[in-house]
Amino acid sequence: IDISTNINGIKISSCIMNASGILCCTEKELYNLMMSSSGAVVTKSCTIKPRKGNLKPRYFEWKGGSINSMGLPNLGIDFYLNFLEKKNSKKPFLLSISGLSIEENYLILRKANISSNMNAIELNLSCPNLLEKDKILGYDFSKISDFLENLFQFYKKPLGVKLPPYFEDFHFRKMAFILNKYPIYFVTCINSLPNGICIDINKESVVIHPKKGFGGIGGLSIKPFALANVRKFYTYLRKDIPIIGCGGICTGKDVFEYILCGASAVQIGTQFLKEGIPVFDRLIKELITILKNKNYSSLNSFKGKLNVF
Ligand SMILES: CC(C)(C)CCc1c(C(=O)O)[nH]c(=O)[nH]c1=O
Repeated sequence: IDISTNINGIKISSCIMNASGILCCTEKELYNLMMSSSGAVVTKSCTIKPRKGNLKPRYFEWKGGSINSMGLPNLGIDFYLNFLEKKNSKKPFLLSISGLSIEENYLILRKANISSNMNAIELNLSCPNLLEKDKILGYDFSKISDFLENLFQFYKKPLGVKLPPYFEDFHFRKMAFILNKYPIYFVTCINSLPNGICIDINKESVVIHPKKGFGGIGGLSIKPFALANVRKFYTYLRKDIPIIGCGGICTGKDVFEYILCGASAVQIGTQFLKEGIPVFDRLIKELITILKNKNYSSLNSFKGKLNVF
């Protein structure tokens, strides 16, 4: 049974990898991922300078998943480029970037442009678009269009985008129209659902400190929305742009569902934080069992073949 995948020429031994932001910030965390069964290593979204991030508690687990307002804690682009230069593993690395402004993204990309040892950039479009306070770039279609137009003038290396969730067909079409104009290496759907709140009824309070308790929602409860985003982009994107699914994957069955919707690979966030490194071996085993029972020999036997009726 072959569960490897090929993201535009990047061969990934197993289609299951970590999601940006989860246990992928420090040297030790990146090393552990490099030595694990994760098919690739995705780094925490980085900025030009190291950041401490928001005050704690900034992450909380609830029955339906997770809520976070981390505030982009990371060791800065130079740390990650240096780690990439000195790593001696063949495992693919996706360097996630999330500048605090469009200008900062250009600065980071210029630095990344001279590094040879990463396989691709994962450009986080949930990054804030500082001009309008608390408005994320991913929901400002004209700004994204201008940004990508300028970006691809100078950035010629593999670059994929990580998208926030969309909910209306018009937005999927609009976003796919924009992305289809550029040499996009892959699209990762989705980032956390923005601005949810979780409540502790004993304290009658929110559960995280930053942003008056508002934070991104991840985990099982967002899976239906994440699957829908994968399916929509699989329908509207150029057929040569692979999709990486992310959102609420807890079992091999969830992985199967993403591939059925058209994903070529998947990323594990909340469940990886809950379970740690062993989650990758468990999901691989469960996925292989499902493929065996269905007599599928590889992902391509069923990728995108979701039935409607
Ligand atoms: C939300 C931002 C801080 C602008 C980007 C980093 C990020 C964070 C974070 O660092 O708070 N959390 C998420 O769930 N997704 C993200 O993309």
